[in-house]
Amino acid sequence: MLSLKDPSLLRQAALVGTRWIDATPETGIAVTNPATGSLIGYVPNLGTFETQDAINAADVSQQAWAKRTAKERGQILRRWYDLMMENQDDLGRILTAEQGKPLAEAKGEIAYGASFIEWFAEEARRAYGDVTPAHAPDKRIITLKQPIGVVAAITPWNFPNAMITRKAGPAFAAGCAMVLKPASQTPFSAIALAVLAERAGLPSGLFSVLTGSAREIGAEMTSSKIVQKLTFTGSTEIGAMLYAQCAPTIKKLGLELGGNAPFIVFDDADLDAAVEGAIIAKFRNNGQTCVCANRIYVQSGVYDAFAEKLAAKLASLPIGDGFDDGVVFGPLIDAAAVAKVEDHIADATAKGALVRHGGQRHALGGTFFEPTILTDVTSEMSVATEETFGPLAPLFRFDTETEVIAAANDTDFGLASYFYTRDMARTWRVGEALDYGMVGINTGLISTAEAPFGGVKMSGLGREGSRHGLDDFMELKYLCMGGIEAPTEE
Ligand SMILES: NC(=O)C1=CN([C@@H]2O[C@H](COP(=O)(O)OP(=O)(O)OC[C@H]3O[C@@H](n4cnc5c(N)ncnc54)[C@H](OP(=O)(O)O)[C@@H]3O)[C@@H](O)[C@H]2O)C=CC1
Ligand SMILES: O=C(O)CCCC(=O)O
Repeated sequence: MLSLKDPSLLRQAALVGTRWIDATPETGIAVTNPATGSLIGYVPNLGTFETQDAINAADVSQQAWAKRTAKERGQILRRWYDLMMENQDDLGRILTAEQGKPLAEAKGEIAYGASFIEWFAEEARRAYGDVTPAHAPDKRIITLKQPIGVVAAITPWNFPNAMITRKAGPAFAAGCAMVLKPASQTPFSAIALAVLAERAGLPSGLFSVLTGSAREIGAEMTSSKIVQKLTFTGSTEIGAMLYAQCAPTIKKLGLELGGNAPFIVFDDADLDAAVEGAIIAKFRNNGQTCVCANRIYVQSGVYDAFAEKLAAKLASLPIGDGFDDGVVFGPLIDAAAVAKVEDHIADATAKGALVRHGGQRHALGGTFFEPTILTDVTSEMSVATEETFGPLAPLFRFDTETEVIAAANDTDFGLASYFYTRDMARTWRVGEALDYGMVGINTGLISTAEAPFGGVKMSGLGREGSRHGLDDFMELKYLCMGGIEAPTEE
């Protein structure tokens, strides 16, 4: 059993509107630890009826919530943030147990996740409208921002906390309600958030966490006329399917989907900084992040030196159970994730790539995999076009800026991109030329609550975080005020 300071945070139950439904081993879904395969607990296997209940409760609760002042909503969110930080150790332990990332990284995710609640607690009071110079002397044009209403959210396993708070923070700040379906592999982090939300004073019914059949819950969320917006983070394939399912009811959509991030190292880069950046951009969460570098382009003059430094750095980073001290690489989420990494390595080496570091399942067994570097990688290999979502760094060689920009943009995706250079003019040129929603320049870590996170092309719709993130949960309403004539002379 997972040891926690506050064991009530590991609740084997789902929150459906105003009631908790407990799981039983007979009918529930088992949740296991990817490092050991051991059972953590059960969550209920819910479907259509519970989703309808949750949506109906959200509808009722949202109307009262929207009437509260932004300050009151912000104060409750602030309490939620405080509780997350007070319980950071326990939340981190739950996250490591179900997701596998090292405990230090998991606790970092809790702080990162909480920062969205803190940010939007503050932003709630800044949902300003405006007054526009009117088109006629007797008219006034006023624009208000109002909450969109009931929001449905579907989230992935790779960031079991932060991908929820990045949606829930702006939703609740704006005055919306949220019905959430977390990933089946990592539901306990979501449930712990709901326990703390209740303690923080979030009104009953405003936040539901539904565990169970993704297909049934998703179908009800997307077809409901009460739900006004769907916000989803996950694979492009499921995102596209949900997009289509939302068409008949014309919902707003927020989609954070796959990426195929280029990471470009120019000859003039600070090579040690580029290696540090690549470790973060490529190997954060063991490569299982949609903003992870997927293609590393290194200019010819520094190619060999970069490969050597990267390999030396990787060799120093311990692999193991996320609960062990000092571990940097935990297990991958499941066997399918390992198979995808192996497929990409096999495809690349069959076409001429060389394994410079790693390349094998780790001696620990299970889903542990050695962080891997491939050299002599070319655009004909699968790693050039498909997201690996694992600890595989393929190094492509390039000669000119024009060539590398064309290669970097030659993808259906457009989420994150990165480059390293010390040339100021190139910084602007390349930053503007990369066809991506986000560009990291001389940094491998771009994510923060203050900045707009999101992609272009098949990487999705909308932005999360930043002041723009609140707008995604609000509708603009235009009031046209007529009859404002000058007083008639008496
Ligand atoms: N952009 C990103 O951040 C992420 C990208 N991915 C990419 O996707 C690949 C597959 O990962 P995977 O976890 O399967 O991602 P999915 O897109 O399948 O899962 C993400 C979420 O969608 C839910 N879901 C799955 N099928 C449906 C459905 N028919 N209707 C409604 N909801 C659904 C999942 O539920 P359930 O868990 O119950 O199946 C989960 O909550 C990864 O290897 C990676 O390449 C994955 C995760 C995050
Ligand atoms: O893979 C994802 O969708 C999570 C992105 C993590 C981050 O915010 O950097």
